[in-house]
Amino acid sequence: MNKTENQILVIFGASGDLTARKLVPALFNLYVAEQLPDNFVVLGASRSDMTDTQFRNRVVLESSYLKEKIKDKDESYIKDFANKFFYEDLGGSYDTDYSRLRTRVEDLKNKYNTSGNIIYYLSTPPTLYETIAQRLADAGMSTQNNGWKRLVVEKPFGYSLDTAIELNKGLQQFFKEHQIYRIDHYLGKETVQNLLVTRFANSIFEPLWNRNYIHHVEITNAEEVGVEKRGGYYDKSGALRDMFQNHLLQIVSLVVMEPPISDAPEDIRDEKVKALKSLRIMKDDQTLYDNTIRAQYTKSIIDGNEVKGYREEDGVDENSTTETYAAIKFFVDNWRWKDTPFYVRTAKRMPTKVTEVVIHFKTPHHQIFKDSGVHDKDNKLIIRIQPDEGILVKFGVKVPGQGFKVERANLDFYYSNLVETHVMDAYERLLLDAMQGDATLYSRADEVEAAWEFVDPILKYWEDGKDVRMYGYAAGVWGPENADELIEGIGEWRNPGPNLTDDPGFCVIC
Ligand SMILES: NC(=O)C1=CN([C@@H]2O[C@H](COP(=O)(O)OP(=O)(O)OC[C@H]3O[C@@H](n4cnc5c(N)ncnc54)[C@H](OP(=O)(O)O)[C@@H]3O)[C@@H](O)[C@H]2O)C=CC1
Ligand SMILES: O=C1O[C@H](COP(=O)(O)O)[C@@H](O)[C@H](O)[C@H]1O
Repeated sequence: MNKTENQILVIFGASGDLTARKLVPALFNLYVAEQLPDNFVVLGASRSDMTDTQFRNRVVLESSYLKEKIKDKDESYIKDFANKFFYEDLGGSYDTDYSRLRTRVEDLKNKYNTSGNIIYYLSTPPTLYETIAQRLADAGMSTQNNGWKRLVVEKPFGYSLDTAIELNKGLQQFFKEHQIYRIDHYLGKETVQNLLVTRFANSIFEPLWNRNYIHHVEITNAEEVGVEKRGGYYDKSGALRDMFQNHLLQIVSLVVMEPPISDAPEDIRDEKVKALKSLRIMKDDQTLYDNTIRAQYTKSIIDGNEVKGYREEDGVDENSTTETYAAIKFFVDNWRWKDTPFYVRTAKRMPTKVTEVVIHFKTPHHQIFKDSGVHDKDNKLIIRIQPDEGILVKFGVKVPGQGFKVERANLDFYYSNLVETHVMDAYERLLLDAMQGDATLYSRADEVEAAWEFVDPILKYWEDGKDVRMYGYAAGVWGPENADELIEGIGEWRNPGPNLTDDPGFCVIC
């Protein structure tokens, strides 16, 4: 394993939700696992007026997100962690001269012997990313002559293909591509990475991983929650931008890609880009009409409680046409996947929180057990990304007794069975990788652009009002019934239960 070098982590937007909710708890996990460098400090930077002590209280000592994690720990142990945190008020704007920030970084470096290695983590609204990169460069803080400098950029990366290209160009004026780490927290999830291992470390799956044996691929990302407190952001984004363009297409790229020549970051990223470039772009209105479905959740009663419809949520326009459900069917134009349909859907206010990839295998080409009662396409490989990370293979076995009655049996594996192994949280893993300079699980510029190229025509089609269909679905069901039309003739959506081995069909309000 790489040694994590001494360094400073500068977080822009440190007064915000992400810092307190995700970044600091991830750093705490690394601290407990003794993975932080010997000499390491965090400098929070924002416009809010705060002292070091107030910042430490906010994100560590009084943070509700750390409460559970620190409750059994010694006070001095927690204080030692909190004392790594410092705060610099940017004085009202991110678009300002950073010489004071630079002096503060220099002082911390000298006092705590952190060396000149610095990660700048951009956790502000995306409109500020380029400004911050420019101001850092203006202050001479991006140059690598006395230690490396890395820029971690949060999602969303662009709002469309054009804005993503613009942002890439903007950042690359001030930081070199190898210094830029575009985060996608789904890549930090253990089972997402395990897709690579399942495929390329086993000789039993890869030979079948193609159009000859796979009937179709289905990917579901369902959230039980609605838009929560992020209505203002979400209403300008929608399911396609918020989840599909980034997290789900990352998963798609790992399912579709060819074997990389090694596990080196650039080898893996090269293959992912090729995979994304092979997705067939939907060009004409009829194709877009036939292959895309969007919908919004409407109010309903779940467990006796009234749940708001999307248009009633805080921050959401009462006439909003933003989708909270998106289902897309598409093809991959390459040798391996020719004519194999992919069905990908993502939504909020579904019956349960679940993300899974289902590989539906073809029926054996000659059916011997015709009256077996087992239906076509019943062989499945299910890769469960969350909540109960694991893998399930569904296959036919003989029912004891006369004749050849076949039943489906399950072969399952759960990550939680690896009791000795601590499964890192996504942000924990990704932060550690950035600290160690491993960009494998970060998106490269061309990868982000290739994903946008696929998504852009769908967004334009929807947003230009060419498709007037905006279905409704009651909060707590598996989306609009019309989504069935998308998959009709091929199979049906697998509506999974909260547990990997649950039979499909789970619904909280039916
Ligand atoms: N929260 C989450 O779960 C996730 C967030 N992200 C992304 O991470 C980034 C940060 O998210 P989050 O922490 O939730 O965001 P916040 O809205 O909490 O903003 C972060 C900080 O940015 C500053 N800020 C907010 N609005 C403005 C503005 N209009 N002009 C200048 N500064 C502003 C504020 O600090 P101050 O006023 O003190 O300068 C604020 O504390 C965003 O890009 C978001 O899309 C990505 C995935 C999940
Ligand atoms: O990036 C985002 O992801 C979350 C879902 O993340 P998960 O790890 O809980 O699956 C989603 O709620 C949010 O809208 C989106 O911005």
